[in-house]
Amino acid sequence: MYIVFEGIDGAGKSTQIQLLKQWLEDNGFRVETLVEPTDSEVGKLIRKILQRPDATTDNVQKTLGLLFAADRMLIMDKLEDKSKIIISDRSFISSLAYQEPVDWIEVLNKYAKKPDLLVLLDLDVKKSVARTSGEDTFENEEFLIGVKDNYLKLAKNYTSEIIDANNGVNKVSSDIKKVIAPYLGICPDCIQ
Ligand SMILES: Nc1ncnc2c1ncn2[C@@H]1O[C@H](COP(=O)(O)OP(=O)(O)OP(=O)(O)O)[C@@H](O)[C@H]1O
Ligand SMILES: Cc1cn([C@H]2C[C@H](O)[C@@H](COP(=O)(O)O)O2)c(=O)[nH]c1=O
Repeated sequence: MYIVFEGIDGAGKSTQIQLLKQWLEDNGFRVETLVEPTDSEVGKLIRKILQRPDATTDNVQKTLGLLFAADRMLIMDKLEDKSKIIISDRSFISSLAYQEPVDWIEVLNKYAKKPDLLVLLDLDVKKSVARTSGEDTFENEEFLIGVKDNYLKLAKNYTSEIIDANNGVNKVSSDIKKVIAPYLGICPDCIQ
């Protein structure tokens, strides 16, 4: 099963993925976690470009769209492993939410794997900005308002669960376990 966590910067994806991984392993599942952008050469280049002051401008966004799609192709084989639950911190859905134009981003990601389940951590933009360093140019209120809105629209196109990420870490974690349990045949009463 391929589960993708999405959400604006600082939504709590990496925190929640670690907690979910531990819980699934405690329940006997084999789990592998992935992160996009990856630590490949392409991913490292992306991380540099994300810090450019002009990162949100049209042509830099198009460049990022190309690089994110290329970086993603490098991990496609890993997503085919059916012996484990694969949990990914971001996917091509991030490109649809952050980059433009959408029709072109869709073409670039034609061969990207669709998730079996999308978990969208929905966080208020002001909280996102407070939680992040501001090092990346995307981490600003005006830009993230649009991204948050895009995510809520995109979630309708996939098997998805939207989680209120404004709550404390433990509440968000138990909300995630509750929605994921039925997909994995875990009995709801076994959730702590
Ligand atoms: N529910 C929460 N309440 C308060 N703070 C939180 C919560 N979840 C995570 N945080 C804190 O917010 C920051 C960002 O969390 P985290 O790295 O898990 O988010 P992320 O979505 O993976 O971020 P990014 O998209 O920037 O990689 C961290 O300092 C983390 O400790
Ligand atoms: C995969 C992907 C990511 N992004 C953006 C989203 C974030 O601002 C950064 C990634 O860093 P983080 O550690 O997850 O905060 O890149 C994007 O714009 N498009 C994508 O496809």
